[in-house]
Amino acid sequence: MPVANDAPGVDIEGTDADAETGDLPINELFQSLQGEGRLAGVPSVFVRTSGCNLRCWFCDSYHTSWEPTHNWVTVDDVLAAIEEYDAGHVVLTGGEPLIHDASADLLERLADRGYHTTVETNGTVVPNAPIDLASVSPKLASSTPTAERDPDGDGEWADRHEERRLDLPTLAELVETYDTQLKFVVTGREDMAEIERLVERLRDAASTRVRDDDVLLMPEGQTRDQLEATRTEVADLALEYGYRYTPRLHVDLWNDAPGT
Ligand SMILES: C[S@@+](CC[C@H](N)C(=O)[O-])C[C@H]1O[C@@H](n2cnc3c(N)ncnc32)[C@H](O)[C@@H]1O
Ligand SMILES: Nc1nc2[nH]cc(C(=O)O)c2c(=O)[nH]1
Ligand code: SF4
Ligand SMILES: [Mg+2]
Repeated sequence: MPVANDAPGVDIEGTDADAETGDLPINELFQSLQGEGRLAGVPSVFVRTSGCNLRCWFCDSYHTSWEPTHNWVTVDDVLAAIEEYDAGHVVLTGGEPLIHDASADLLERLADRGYHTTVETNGTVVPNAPIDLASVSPKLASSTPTAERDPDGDGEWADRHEERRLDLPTLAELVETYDTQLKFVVTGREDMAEIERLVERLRDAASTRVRDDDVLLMPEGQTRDQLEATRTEVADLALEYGYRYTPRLHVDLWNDAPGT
């Protein structure tokens, strides 16, 4: 691979084609440097599934959420494509990779082969699978696709997004089960009260410790120009609140090019 992006857009909501076939809807598969979080800079193979249970207005992977595009690929073929690269780290992302049952199968088989796995997830689903780093990005109120912000229509997804975006018991279970980083997309100072409240509630709900070091603030921005406008403010907020800042190294290096 890379997997061609020429499959017709299919809205995965409400279908169980993956459960029946055990295949994964693959949007792209490529090697790059991990651009975000604790492992930023580490060469990794990225497996991007298509389909999401949320619709963030700012989603930088539009063709996995608002307009899902993919080829159905067997887990065997995904593994073979990964093995073509000389990499020890695999990042499973999307879309929301954990809405697909076959993601658990892929993660099991990657663990058997000795790969380090990171899963990029919105934190609304707990898988039954081994994960080395759960990179959980809970979605804040500022992500909701209101009519004014909807990239695709008139706010049709706003209510569903709002209902689904935060699930405290699920977040607590993820934190208890996996080595977890909480990676918040920050649009500005207005997001901080919600982050503080959520971290506090999670600390009350989870039996394992959530350290300030596990909380990462990531500036919102799909392009270099957009990041330029948010990153200094977000870095200052990280300093002020004692959380970590994470860059979006891939955007700095390659802007919004696909396959990076
Ligand atoms: C496309 S998402 C896929 C995984 C999962 N659905 C999630 O949201 O965590 C991958 C990462 O990109 C982040 N992201 C998406 N759009 C972004 C944007 N415009 N600016 C900054 N981060 C963004 C998400 O929060 C997540 O951490
Ligand atoms: N280089 C690079 N690093 C990333 N880390 C998380 C990504 C994602 O889309 O989940 C991502 C991505 O798309 N590219
Ligand atoms: S949850 Fe992730 S993939 Fe889904 S719309 Fe939001 S950023 Fe995009
Ligand atoms: Mg990305």
